[in-house]
Amino acid sequence: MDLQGSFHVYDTTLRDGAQQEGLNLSVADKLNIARHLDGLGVGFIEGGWPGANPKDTEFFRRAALELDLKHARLTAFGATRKAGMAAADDPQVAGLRDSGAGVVTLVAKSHVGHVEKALRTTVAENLAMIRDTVSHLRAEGQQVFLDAEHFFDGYRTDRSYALEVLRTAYDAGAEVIALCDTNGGMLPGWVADVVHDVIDSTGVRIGIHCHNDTGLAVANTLAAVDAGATHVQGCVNGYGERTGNADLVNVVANLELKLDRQVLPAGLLREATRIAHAVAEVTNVPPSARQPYVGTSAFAHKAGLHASAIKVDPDLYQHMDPADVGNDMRLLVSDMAGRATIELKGKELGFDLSGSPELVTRITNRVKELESQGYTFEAADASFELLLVEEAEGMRPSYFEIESWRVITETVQGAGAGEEAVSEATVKLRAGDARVVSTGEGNGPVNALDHALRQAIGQAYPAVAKFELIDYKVRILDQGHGTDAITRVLIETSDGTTSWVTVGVGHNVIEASWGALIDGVTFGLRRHHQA
Ligand SMILES: CC(=O)SCCNC(=O)CCNC(=O)[C@H](O)C(C)(C)COP(=O)(O)OP(=O)(O)OC[C@H]1O[C@@H](n2cnc3c(N)ncnc32)[C@H](O)[C@@H]1OP(=O)(O)O
Ligand SMILES: CC(=O)C(=O)O
Repeated sequence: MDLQGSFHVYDTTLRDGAQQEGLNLSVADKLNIARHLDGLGVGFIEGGWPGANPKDTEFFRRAALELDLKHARLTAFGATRKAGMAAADDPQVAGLRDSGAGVVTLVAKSHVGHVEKALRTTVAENLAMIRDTVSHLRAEGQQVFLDAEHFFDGYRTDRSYALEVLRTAYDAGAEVIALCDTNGGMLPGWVADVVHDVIDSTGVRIGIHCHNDTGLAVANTLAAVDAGATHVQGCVNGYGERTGNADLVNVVANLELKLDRQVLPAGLLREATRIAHAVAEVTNVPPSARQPYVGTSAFAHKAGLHASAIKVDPDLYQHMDPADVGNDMRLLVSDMAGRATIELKGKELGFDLSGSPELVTRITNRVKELESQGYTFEAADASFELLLVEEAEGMRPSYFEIESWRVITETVQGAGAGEEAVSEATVKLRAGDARVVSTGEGNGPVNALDHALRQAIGQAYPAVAKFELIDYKVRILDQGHGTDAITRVLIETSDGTTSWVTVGVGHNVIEASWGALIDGVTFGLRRHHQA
């Protein structure tokens, strides 16, 4: 497949994506993300603006040495030359020329108001800046694309000038002109009308670059493609300035799965969920669960009626097979569950409940009862599995018997100035044949309890040494009751290979945490003993 041919998937995560508030990428992060993008099979990776800052310059230097791209071409982004000077003499243009990138995307003004107010030059000089810079880079052997900034607003203000900008760039050797909805205010119908007119009037190859300020960046991008654009720009996870750019994964998924246009190498769309999440790990921006196609909730079903139909045929409640984008269908257990939900969830966890309608009813009723007390099972599969086993086997999996526990927190004089809070927990229990009393310290009461508990059972069950509490979430329920409120705690425990989430509820945060801790350790031991 010719990814640099008749249709371009152009990623700008490393440039426009990095313009997102709170997103800050190191050179190593950028190299890492570039590898992921290449794994998705995009045709172009816009790496940044060489010369604009030392990091982007260094990125292009290291990319030339370290990146072995299988699918994508690395692209440098920058501006047309400054007014009143030759392109060859402009140090900013030199940065693009010397970047080592085979493709340069130039941002150019196509709105008279921006030419006059932001560039503070004449419309004629802006055309000369575009012509000179494109010609210069072409003469140096680089392929050139042009981002026509504020194109749609410029088209409304002065259509004839906006089109002249495109013709000038194209005649000078730019291969694609991407029409930019820089301020993100467009609607799909408007985009389609403009793209049709631009193609009819100029015959230039059109690309599209949409921002999401109307919440329609993906729709606007698809409207442009429908009208004849053959180059789509966007960012993984919809990162970007303000409300972001078009989510490139959503764009390509819609093109391939809904419009039957293959734009990535065969099979690579199935990597989309993994790659979107891997990129989110690098950016350290938590991915949205509700992200279309790749979000963890994108194919998650909570309502009992949905599950009862899914039991017959999953397609009744999903618009596509989640596997096509590498995602999974999930059943969520909650007070909205019906018996079908429990049966399907059981199957997902490896329990065949199909021949046990009474058991299913008992589990469903327990879930509803516990949820009314504040428990939530949709995020705590491990606690649900323990409940299921307890109902199925008549007793809760148990590896130890708690006699008592307590925890205190005291403030002590720190080594330096000031006081330090230290917690100490004592747990008394029976594990195997032994009665154990164990004391643990921690920087907080839950940490101390976790240490004391795992120490107490460590002799009988050495596997717990590997368990580690990796996430802890507290929510106060029924806030109106102030200090009487119910507290819910979700704990994620890892054994270094996998992790599982458990829930605890109590009148105070320690009691709730203890319940979640006990479930976490019990679930881990059960899994260990089954392995
Ligand atoms: C729509 C977009 O998102 S485009 C991408 C924008 N990305 C960024 O701005 C991130 C990287 N930018 C930077 O690091 C800096 O802004 C730099 C290095 C590019 C320029 O920094 P400075 O030289 O300090 O200029 P500053 O940022 O204050 O102003 C931008 C200059 O570029 C000029 N300019 C803006 N667009 C263009 C253009 N398309 N072609 C040529 N010049 C342009 C402006 O008129 C202004 O010129 P002036 O310095 O003569 O007033
Ligand atoms: C070029 C670009 O990022 C924009 O116009 O939005």
